[in-house]
Amino acid sequence: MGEVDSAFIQPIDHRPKLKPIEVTDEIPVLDLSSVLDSENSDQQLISEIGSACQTWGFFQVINHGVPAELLRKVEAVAKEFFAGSFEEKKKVQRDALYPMGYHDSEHTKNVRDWKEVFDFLAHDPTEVPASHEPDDEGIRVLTNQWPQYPPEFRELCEEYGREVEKLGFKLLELISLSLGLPADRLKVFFKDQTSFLRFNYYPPCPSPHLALGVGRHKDGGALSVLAQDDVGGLEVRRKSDGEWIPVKPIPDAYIINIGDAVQVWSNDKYESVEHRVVVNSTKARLSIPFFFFPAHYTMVKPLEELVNEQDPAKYREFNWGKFVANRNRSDFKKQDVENIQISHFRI
Ligand SMILES: O=C(O)CCC(=O)C(=O)O
Ligand SMILES: [Fe+2]
Repeated sequence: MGEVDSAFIQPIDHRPKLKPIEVTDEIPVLDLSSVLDSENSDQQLISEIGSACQTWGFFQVINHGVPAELLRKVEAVAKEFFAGSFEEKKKVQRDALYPMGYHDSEHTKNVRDWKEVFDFLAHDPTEVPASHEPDDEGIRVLTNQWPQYPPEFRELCEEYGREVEKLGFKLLELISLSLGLPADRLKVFFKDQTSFLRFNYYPPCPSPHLALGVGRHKDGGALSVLAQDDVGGLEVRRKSDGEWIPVKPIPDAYIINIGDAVQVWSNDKYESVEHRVVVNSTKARLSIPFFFFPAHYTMVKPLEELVNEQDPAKYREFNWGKFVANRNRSDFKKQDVENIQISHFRI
């Protein structure tokens, strides 16, 4: 068995243990059917969401309203795209001016991830801007790039984006309610959302004990809504003891996790929890996260309703777009620069 290039090799204490993937039921699985098509609030569900967010920062949902058939079609075109020639993928390769599209050398904390990705914005600006240069504040105007093949790729991606976004808004309401806030309290930050979707394609890896599909990290954004296939590999760091716990693949379920923005809005009531992806030597894996991001101009700070004398604000206000630009520059690029996290704004 060959070994991977040194760029992929994780520092010793970041390497996976590679015990046989032990399936655990510990991460809560919640059924959304009671709240899908109604304004009803289901207090039991809301309190389960609240405790999952506090204990794990992760949960899975079933009966969520995203059509399973649509997900099947999207998975099929995504796999076809990754199986295509590098020539075709190169045509939509992401670069400094076009940060959406195909990429095969993601880095997390300066180590290369064993995967290929394709990114697209849920809401593409309708007009291609005259310039893709960063503005004075380092914020780029983004736009999507679409491959010509498979021909139905773009349409399916756009339709899927709309469906998964609806689920994102529903979850945002439930999370607001679970924090004791009005259902629409967080919606205002998403009027000009900068959410994007990603196809993560993890080929079989000759050295799964040395490399990771994605190194340990926390997600930015408010929430991530992730579809995974039946291969498994996602692991979540359990808050109680730091153990890496595999997330069980459940057909057609979505994995939901809290991102940095909710951590700040909730004043640390809910935390953005570390996770990583273990790869294997026999099976390729596909996962599809929707990264639900607020508008780039959002000024993020702990919500006033959740701050009081006993529980003062733990963060000072910061500009979301600038934070994301710096976070990406520092965390996901092979560069030796300071790692910018929300802890930077901690009071
Ligand atoms: O592939 C997965 O299960 C998770 C991927 C992930 O954590 C990410 O893309 O941020
Ligand atoms: Fe992630």
